[in-house]
Amino acid sequence: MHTETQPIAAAAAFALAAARYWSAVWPLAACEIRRCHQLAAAIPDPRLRAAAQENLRDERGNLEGAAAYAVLAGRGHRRPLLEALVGFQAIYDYVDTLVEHPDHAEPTRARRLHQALADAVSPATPPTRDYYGTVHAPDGGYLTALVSRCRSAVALLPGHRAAEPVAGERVARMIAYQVHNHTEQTDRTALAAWGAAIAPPGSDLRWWESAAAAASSLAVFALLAHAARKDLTGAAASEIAEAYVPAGALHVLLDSLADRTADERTGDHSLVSHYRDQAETTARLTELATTARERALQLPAGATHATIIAAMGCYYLAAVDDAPRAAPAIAAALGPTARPSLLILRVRRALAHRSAPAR
Ligand SMILES: CC(C)=CCC/C(C)=C/CC/C(C)=C/CC/C(C)=C/CC/C(C)=C/CC/C(C)=C/CC/C(C)=C/COP(=O)(O)OP(=O)(O)O
Repeated sequence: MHTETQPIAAAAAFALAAARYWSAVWPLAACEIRRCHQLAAAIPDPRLRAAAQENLRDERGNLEGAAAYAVLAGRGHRRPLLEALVGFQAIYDYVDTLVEHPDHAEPTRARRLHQALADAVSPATPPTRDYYGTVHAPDGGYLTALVSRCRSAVALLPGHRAAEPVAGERVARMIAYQVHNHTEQTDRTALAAWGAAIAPPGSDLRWWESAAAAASSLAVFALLAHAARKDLTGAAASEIAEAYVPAGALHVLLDSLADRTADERTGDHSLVSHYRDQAETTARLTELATTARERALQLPAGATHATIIAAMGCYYLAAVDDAPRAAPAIAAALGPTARPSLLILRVRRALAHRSAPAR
């Protein structure tokens, strides 16, 4: 895998991804995010409306990050893919916010809300729609509208039938993680047992690392991106999902690292707090970055997957307060495209901070 041509392939993949992202994907993502804002503005309940609007504003970086996977698609399927990616992440961020409210922090309610994610990626199955467990949805149909738009977009992807079972299985893990994480406030025994049970056989993942992988949306994005190609098979979809385990673990552990100070203040569960100290955290995240990159490079369009994973890592490293200690080793392990990505994402963050503090 580490051939002489790799730096050239990496540079070419980065140049193509960056050009495509800023010229063709980012403008479409901005349109799609505006559409989500329009839907949120129509929520009748003022508290839910404010929560949805604030969530779209605060987590805009997540939506723009999800959109990065649209660089993998040709022009013909880019728009539906982008609608599916942004829609899916918007649903995830919204239900993640709702479930942090004590009203929803109960397993049946949390699971019911997160069912929106399962419906969003399975257009061949009738949707549940009963996300709040009430006759009339208190959000005036906001969540249902996001789900319907995502389903319609997924249905337009030629390989969606091959992707669906595997995507459904990954979404089931995301839901299980969210239910454990948000409804078991102090005792993490069940989450630890579950995390250990889902670690891929033969992997050296600790329970909180496999739990982090389960929580990540990256595998679903990668599956949707490959569903934009006609030749996707069920076996290839499974390989993509498995290859994304280290990248997913890195993703949600970096999210946890970026949130560490806030989590210490609020007493929220912090996945990185399970490491012994800062040195072990940096060492493990560096190992995960190395494996994530190696596994990504083995996939079809591997150099582009590796480029997106490096950008994802840098998206968080640009937001970590003690980045000078953790960033160099992790960024180096993410490969040669990490340096320019980190620069771009630091500039993006500084510009975002000039208008409003955002991740
Ligand atoms: C395309 C490309 C690579 C071009 C090169 C040029 C360049 C660098 C462009 C920048 C493009 C860009 C923005 C890339 C970012 C890539 C990327 C994939 C970022 C990931 C963003 C993302 C999807 C984040 C989602 C985070 C997440 C999993 C949220 C769901 C909720 C959850 C599980 C949160 C964590 O748990 P919790 O304990 O609830 O914590 P919170 O308090 O945070 O909720």
